[in-house]
Amino acid sequence: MPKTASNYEFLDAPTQEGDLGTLGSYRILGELGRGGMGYVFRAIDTVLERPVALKVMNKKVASTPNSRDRFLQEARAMAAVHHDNVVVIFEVGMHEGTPFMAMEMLRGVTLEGINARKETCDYEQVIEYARQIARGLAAAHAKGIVHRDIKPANIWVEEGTGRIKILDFGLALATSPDADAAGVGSVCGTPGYLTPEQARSDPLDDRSDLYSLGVVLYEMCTGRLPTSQPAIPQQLVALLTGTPKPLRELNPAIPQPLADLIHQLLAKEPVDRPANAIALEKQLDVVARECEAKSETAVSLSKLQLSLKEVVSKQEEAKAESFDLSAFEDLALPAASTTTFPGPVTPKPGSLPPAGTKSGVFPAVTPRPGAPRPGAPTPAGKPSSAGVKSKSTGAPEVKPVSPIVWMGAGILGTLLLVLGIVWMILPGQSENTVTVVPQPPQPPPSSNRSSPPSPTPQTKPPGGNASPAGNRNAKNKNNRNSKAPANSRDPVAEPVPPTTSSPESSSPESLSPESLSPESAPRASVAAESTRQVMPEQDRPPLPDPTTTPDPVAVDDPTDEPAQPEPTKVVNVNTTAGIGADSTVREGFETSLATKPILLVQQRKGDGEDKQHVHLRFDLQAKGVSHGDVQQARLGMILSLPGHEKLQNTALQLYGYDAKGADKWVEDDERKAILWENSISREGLASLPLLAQWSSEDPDYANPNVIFFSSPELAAFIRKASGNTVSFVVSGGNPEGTAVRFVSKEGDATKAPTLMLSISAPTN
Ligand SMILES: Nc1ncnc2c1ncn2[C@@H]1O[C@H](COP(=O)(O)OP(=O)(O)OP(=O)(O)O)[C@@H](O)[C@H]1O
Repeated sequence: MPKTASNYEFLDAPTQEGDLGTLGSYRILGELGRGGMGYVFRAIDTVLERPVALKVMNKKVASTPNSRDRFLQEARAMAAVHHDNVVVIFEVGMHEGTPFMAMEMLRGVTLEGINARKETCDYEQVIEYARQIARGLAAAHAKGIVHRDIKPANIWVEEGTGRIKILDFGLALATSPDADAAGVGSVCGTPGYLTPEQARSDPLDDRSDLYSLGVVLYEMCTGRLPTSQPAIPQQLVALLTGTPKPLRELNPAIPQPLADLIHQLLAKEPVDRPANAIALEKQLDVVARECEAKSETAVSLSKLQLSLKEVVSKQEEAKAESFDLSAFEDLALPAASTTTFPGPVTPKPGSLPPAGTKSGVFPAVTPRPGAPRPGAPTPAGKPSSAGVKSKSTGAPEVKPVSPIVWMGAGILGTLLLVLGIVWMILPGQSENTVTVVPQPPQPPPSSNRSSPPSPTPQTKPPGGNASPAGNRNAKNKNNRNSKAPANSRDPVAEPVPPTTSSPESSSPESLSPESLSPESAPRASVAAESTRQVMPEQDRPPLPDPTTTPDPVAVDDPTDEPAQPEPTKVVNVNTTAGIGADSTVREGFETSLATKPILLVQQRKGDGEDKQHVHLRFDLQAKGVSHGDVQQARLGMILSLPGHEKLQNTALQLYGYDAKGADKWVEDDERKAILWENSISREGLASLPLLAQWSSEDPDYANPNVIFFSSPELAAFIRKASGNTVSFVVSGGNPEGTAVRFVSKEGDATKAPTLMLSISAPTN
């Protein structure tokens, strides 16, 4: 019902059409809101002809002379406070028995409004707001006014300037019917922001406001109140008996010095809090400097690590063999199993990889007999990470090493060790860092996953024809004129001809572009796109030219009713520019989320709650793929493994994210990025469809460096996706809380992570 003057009996009839009424010399244009004390109106001061916010006491508060007087007294005291961070009071008065207060009309949003958006602020923002609030409090405290009701609804963030304005100083007292001059009386206020003094019925003083400010800051940092009981009595008990959860447990991105200060504000005894608002402001300055210094140190360390890594890799390159990144270069996404791409048209139920575990539930871990272990000898005489071997012979070569080289290596090693220790002990350290972990050569998986790798894998010369597959690939290579150099950043995918669908999908040959076999479906160089034919083994003609000859469609089971072969192509779609979007759940809070060279998926140790997960977006339109045609899909990511062991006890989940906002990643530094506003992370993943699961205990996890998600649900999700892009969220981790890291296929922490979606669709 539209508000009219009759809804507000204290208003006089309007003088202009559309107004709600008048109150003295104020034209009342509309209601801004109402609180415990009364109404707040948008009004015009007709004398000074300026817009104002007019706060009018409600009947209850205005009914007793006591409360009227208190209101006027407090409001007048507040009007005497002139400070940038305190709302300006223009006039305090009484109109026909109704107390009112005219104040500056604010534009913007209260902190309550910001909290309601579930946006946790970054720590710099928290410090900045805290400083301004401390200044406003200091100005009021200097006039002997205690706010008594500091809470997000009373803290305004001005539009445009971001300036803080504190509202309602001292007015809480006016609403307390039996408050005395010292502010002791029945407890009033909002339960979550009450103080221990109120619980003890002690008088409130300046430091009570500091406690409430601590609550406000804690909530900004974590999205939670330090103590939260539904009703005032329970809250009062909790205030006296409970201890807030350490802030950094809820948000590790908040630097320790800031967390410490907020906990100090929340001390039960006023004497343990900062002495006053001015002292608090000074402490905030110190905290800001400490945090800045820490992040500068972190950046410098990161840069130093990068340069050291460059030095290390150059040295290693010079040694020619000891750090074989080409293992990544050749790492086509091998099929996890033949069931990952079960059939061309009707994926079989159950083709979802048997993850076996859900997040946080893990089967007993049994080390795989054939799994490569750190330091284990690798095939073809390839050394483990630190080894050196002769390029020409493949045999370990013993060379006399000069003492200077040894000294240099020693110094470098010590430096790295020290840096590593410093790095680890820095609290609040962002995960967006470079880990100097040289990736040892990729041991080719054996054809039998449970048997040790063959000591003599086949090595084929480029275009070599050591096997029929090699022949076919050689032919394709020639036809397609692959431009992929061994170490290029973004090589063109090697087209892969059809070949036998055999269980030997992870044979050494299958890892090399020259020998990629499509038996296990969409196999292609990870950082490239390609279109190729997939067909069943029995239909495979000898060495077809996929560029000119459409092949029959692959079938899942040769014993099935022979389906009418339908030409099928596999398209590999990389995330734009090879960059996935990293979105943090509780850590980081960067605005641009797509620029991280390492993507992390992590759960918190203990409760298994999501700590960090990753957003990926693939632009199907750019690849000319029509969603509706997608038959099968598989998503591959390259893992970074400290020490090169296989992941254990790890379960990951793939969720689909189909929202209009998912298309709205903005250009950032010529790369596409998800901005925080568009991130589903803010809402949690419960609303998203679970498409696929992956488990390190799955027997299909043959290659330690690659994970695949594939399921009929994934393909179905892409088919139904509404936008031009499809977006996914990868979450999960392990009970130990160790981060699962995704990197570029080169294992190069300076390059974008390699993420590829292989989809099959009918050829046109
Ligand atoms: N100076 C102002 N300019 C613009 N809007 C204002 C101003 N002061 C208050 N408001 C808005 O008016 C509404 C009511 O404010 P009021 O202070 O009465 O209630 P509250 O603070 O939410 O509750 P309570 O007074 O019970 O603590 C709020 O939405 C507030 O944002």
